[in-house]
Amino acid sequence: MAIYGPIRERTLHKSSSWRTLSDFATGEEIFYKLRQLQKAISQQDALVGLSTVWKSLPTKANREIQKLEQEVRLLILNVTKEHSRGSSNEDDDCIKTKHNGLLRSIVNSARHCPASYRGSAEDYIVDNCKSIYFAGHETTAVTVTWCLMLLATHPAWQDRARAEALEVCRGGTELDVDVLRRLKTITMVIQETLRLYPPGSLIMREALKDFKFGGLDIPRGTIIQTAIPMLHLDKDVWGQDAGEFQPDRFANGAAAACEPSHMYLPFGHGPRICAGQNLAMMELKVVLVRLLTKFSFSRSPGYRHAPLFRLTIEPGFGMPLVVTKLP
Ligand code: HEM
Repeated sequence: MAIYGPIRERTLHKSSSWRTLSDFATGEEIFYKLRQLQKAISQQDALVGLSTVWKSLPTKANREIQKLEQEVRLLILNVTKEHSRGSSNEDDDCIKTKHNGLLRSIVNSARHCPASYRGSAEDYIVDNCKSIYFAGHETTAVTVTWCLMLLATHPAWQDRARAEALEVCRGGTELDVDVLRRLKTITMVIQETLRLYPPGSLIMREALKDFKFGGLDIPRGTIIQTAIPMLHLDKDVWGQDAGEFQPDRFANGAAAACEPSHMYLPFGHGPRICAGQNLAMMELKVVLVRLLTKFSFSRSPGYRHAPLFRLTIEPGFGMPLVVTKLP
């Protein structure tokens, strides 16, 4: 998901002005800088890199992070201002409504941001745009990447997933919600990918009051981090094959895959559970059906397996795959 629509769609509009194309370029620049920011933040030790005290120290890395944050902020606010100015051109308005619905909603809700929010309306806009990038874009993109690697490594599962994809697409069937719901094998493959490589790998909660946890006294204000991969790879919960790709363990759904069931939480847990989980599952299924019905995938000899923590868990040296067009 991106703040901006794809360029081909935009250039098809006759009224697509220079500004529309420049919006796309700005969008790309924002995404590029956010990616740099993600890298810079994740190069710090996760335990100290996210703490407020550490972030305020004038280290080289912190200065780089602050510079990128400032640049991203200005770019986002410039786009926002441009779109708030309105337009006299009817077609142009149509493009804005169609492609900037999300940006527009964020700007509108910034006018009524909750009293509990400590920043300004501008901070609210910037924070939400950044959230959509980190929460909504990187997570899904990196899941597809791991999924293709796992299917390339397990050709029997790739064949099963492709057979299902071809079956649902027979006769040019549209991929609507009902069709996507019937994709049992592909759903299991995605669930198992999210177990082995959960993109949102840390869940964080702040203690709002002093409390006891087991034998520990937890003071108010403590940030508690739960490392999802540790739960997802626990042999006591998943069995001796916890580290292996076995999508069948999800044959009866995610809740029945492990005991206790909340040890599987790729989308988090509780009131702050991922707001986009259903959208993410749909996006992943659509992308996999589209790819598997057209191409086959195998591992490239150049692939080096090195999952790396960069806020999401991503391949440390990229994901070269051998992609062959199906007859
Ligand atoms: C495979 C894809 C995705 C994964 C694995 C994922 C995972 C997560 C996780 C672990 C959290 C933290 C939940 C918690 O603290 O309990 C989260 C939060 C969130 N996600 Fe996702 N996510 C994905 C895709 C998306 C998409 C597509 C969107 C929206 C476009 C999205 C929007 C959000 C938002 C807004 C939050 C914050 C919710 C809140 O704090 O109330 N996510 N996600």
